[in-house]
Amino acid sequence: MILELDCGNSFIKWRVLESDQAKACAEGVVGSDLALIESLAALPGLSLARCRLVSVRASEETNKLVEALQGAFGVVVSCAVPAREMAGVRNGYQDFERLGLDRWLAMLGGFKLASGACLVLDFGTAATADFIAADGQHLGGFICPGMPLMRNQLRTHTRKIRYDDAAAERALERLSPGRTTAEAVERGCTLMLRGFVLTQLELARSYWGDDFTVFLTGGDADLVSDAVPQARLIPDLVFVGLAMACPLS
Ligand SMILES: Nc1ncnc2c1ncn2[C@@H]1O[C@H](COP(=O)(O)OP(=O)(O)O)[C@@H](O)[C@H]1O
Ligand SMILES: CC(C)(COP(=O)(O)O)[C@@H](O)C(=O)NCCC(=O)O
Ligand SMILES: [K+]
Repeated sequence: MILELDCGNSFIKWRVLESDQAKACAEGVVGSDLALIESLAALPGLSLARCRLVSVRASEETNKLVEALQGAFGVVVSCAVPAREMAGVRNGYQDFERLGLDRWLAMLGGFKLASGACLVLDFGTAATADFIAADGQHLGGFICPGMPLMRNQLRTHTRKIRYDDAAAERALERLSPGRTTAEAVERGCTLMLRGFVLTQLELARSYWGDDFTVFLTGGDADLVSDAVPQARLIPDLVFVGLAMACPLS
């Protein structure tokens, strides 16, 4: 069995594959290293041959997780590393090592699935957009605060914006102007994300006409998917790229 991990700024997404390229036999989202080890230890019949991971966390933090996995399961861990070029995609950053590895892997996955120009939009702690031309050249991208950051900035920098998770969830049943604080904030931030998406689409159209594929990924992709019915919603896009960047042969 193979363990795959996507360590974002807020959550660790994990899944276990029976063998390379197969469908996941178990998966989850956890908030800490400890919760990850506990979730895995609770799986009946777990026998890990290999592990591959991508992390946008500090290297000390990532190393700690790697050691914990080795200690708990005796598994060899491969970590995705930055590259100037891979699978036909050319990293467009001035300093290729500075491009977030989750963005890079999602781009590799998107370009492979699209076999052409694509716009990759990821909605996690941050919201990101990346543009890859039909010849594989990454034109660059954009980073802005995602839903968790927008919401928390409002909570921590105002006196009177306070509401619970249940109110937040109820607020998103529709997007009409809010009549409670929870509705006003949750819907307002959702509309910011949708505005971001529409702007990226406009830019992509100015480059490529209608000849491009849009990918949506990340934990909050559902919040914007209505705004881009033509997009492909691929929650595991980073894992598609991870398998390409860390082949286990
Ligand atoms: N099953 C889930 N578990 C945790 N968070 C989720 C889940 N589904 C959606 N989310 C939302 O996804 C967002 C985090 O997205 P994610 O892609 O995991 O971020 P990151 O990669 O930055 O850690 C949060 O706003 C969270 O509320
Ligand atoms: C932009 C990000 C913070 C997104 O992280 P996430 O929201 O997925 O946790 C991450 O890709 C990152 O730390 N990138 C390095 C900076 C850059 O890509 O320019
Ligand atoms: K991410």
